[in-house]
Amino acid sequence: MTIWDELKRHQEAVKDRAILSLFDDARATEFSARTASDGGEMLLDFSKTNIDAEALALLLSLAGGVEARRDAMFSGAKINETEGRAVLHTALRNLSGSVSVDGQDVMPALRATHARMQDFARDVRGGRFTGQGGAITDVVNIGIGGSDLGPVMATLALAPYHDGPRVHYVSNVDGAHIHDVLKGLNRETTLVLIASKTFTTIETMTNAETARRWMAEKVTDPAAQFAAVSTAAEKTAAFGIAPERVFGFEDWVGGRYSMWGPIGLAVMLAVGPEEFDAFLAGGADMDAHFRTAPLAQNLPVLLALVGIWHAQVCGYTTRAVLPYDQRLSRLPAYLQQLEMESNGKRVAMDGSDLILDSGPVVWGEPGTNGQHAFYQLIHQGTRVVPCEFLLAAEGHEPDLAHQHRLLIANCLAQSEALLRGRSLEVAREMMAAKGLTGPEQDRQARHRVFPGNRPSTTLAYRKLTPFVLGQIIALYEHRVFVEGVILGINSYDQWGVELGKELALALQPVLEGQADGAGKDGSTRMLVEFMRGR
Ligand SMILES: O=P(O)(O)OC[C@H]1O[C@H](O)[C@H](O)[C@@H](O)[C@@H]1O
Repeated sequence: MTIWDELKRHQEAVKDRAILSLFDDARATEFSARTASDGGEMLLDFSKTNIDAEALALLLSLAGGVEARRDAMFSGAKINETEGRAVLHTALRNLSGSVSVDGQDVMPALRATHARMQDFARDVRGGRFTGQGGAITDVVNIGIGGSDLGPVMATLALAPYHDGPRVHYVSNVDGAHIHDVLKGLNRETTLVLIASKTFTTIETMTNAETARRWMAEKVTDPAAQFAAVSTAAEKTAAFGIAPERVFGFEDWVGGRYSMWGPIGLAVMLAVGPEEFDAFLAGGADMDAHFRTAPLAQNLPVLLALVGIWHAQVCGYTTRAVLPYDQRLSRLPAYLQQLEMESNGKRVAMDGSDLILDSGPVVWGEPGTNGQHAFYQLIHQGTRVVPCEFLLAAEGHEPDLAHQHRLLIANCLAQSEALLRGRSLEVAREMMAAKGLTGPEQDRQARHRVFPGNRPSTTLAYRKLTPFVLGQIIALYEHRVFVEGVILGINSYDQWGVELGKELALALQPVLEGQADGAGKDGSTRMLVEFMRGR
């Protein structure tokens, strides 16, 4: 019997057991783990799941290969086998470290680029780098996917630390996006960052051209107010961006893992180099924890095992990320790329079909907002949705501490409600207290039953500082890595995004009437005709 078979057998045996019945005096401590760093203690509580000692032991035995693979990743080995690349985003946040790729020390170049970013950020923030009309008031970051979601998420998350120019983001090829962002900005005091690992992404290149035309309407030397972040120096030069404003990185940084380096420039411009370094330090702190903590107390490993238990063992197809932290409102979108682009694969590293389900669908919204929208389904729908709550002990608004307590109460109440539920008996008593009797009492009571026994985890931290944000993001990155290793897949390629891009290119001439859609299916032909107003 494989470990997977054993897990499945165990899950079958315990699936109707009440999670609540597992709680003795020790469970909360035994089924949780903490990091003990100076910058910020974190607590991962997974006791409100159906994982018991036997399940945890089996899950931990799945993680047997993780340590060797982890060490290979940190050492610069080419673990992204389908692209023949190392996976070294961790080097971007450990600038005092040392690591080589193909026998070459990669750190001097990383440190030099980091120092150039800092100088540039200080010059922009200090008014030494100006636009044609004076000090830079606004920065527009043009990028998509990994060149957008991380910086957007972090910019929102770190709002209390903003003391630089306003930072805006344009990603969608829909002209409405760039139109609405540029509207009202002063061309003469705006800096445009073109962020693209490849510098070929059609959305970004199209928006970059639009921004250049917009800038040229008022600014005599538009290229002087552009900077670029990319691995493709020759392409940034061809676009006309001077090399001193190009911040390069290597292809061993995956797009969705790239916000720690130059792709984070917009964040650095907003919060300053010191706070950005605190963010890096938080990431490095989680790296150190991941590398040294025993598997049974290792937050990324445990979070991954809980994920595997719910998705691959219990068969729950989605996972909700519910930050009770308004400033993490874009964390679910960021994690959708991080988790689904990394682990949404159907074959194993060797090309054989995956024997298990791939990673789950990830979705979510901040609490308490979601409570008034989709929590109905989470509590009473027929499908089980494992929930991942994130919660800070403190906010940044001391005068609104009472609101923060209300936020905490709501978050804890939701995981408690999911755990406990409400029985038919209690619901009947409630209806009886309202004066209902007989079949009507029963009918009304049934609508008010909560099955409970619905799993959740809570990641608790003291306060959403730059350091803690770094810890959280690195925690999720490593969680994705561990799940990928256990599933046997390559978490670092994304071939699944290619086909749509190819077909979009082929459809453009059809939409413009320069090619016919003869080879297309009937549905696509009909939609093309509709779009062309026929
Ligand atoms: O940074 P870029 O090269 O412009 O790529 C932007 C994004 O587009 C691609 O299609 C990939 O799906 C993403 O992983 C990537 O982050």
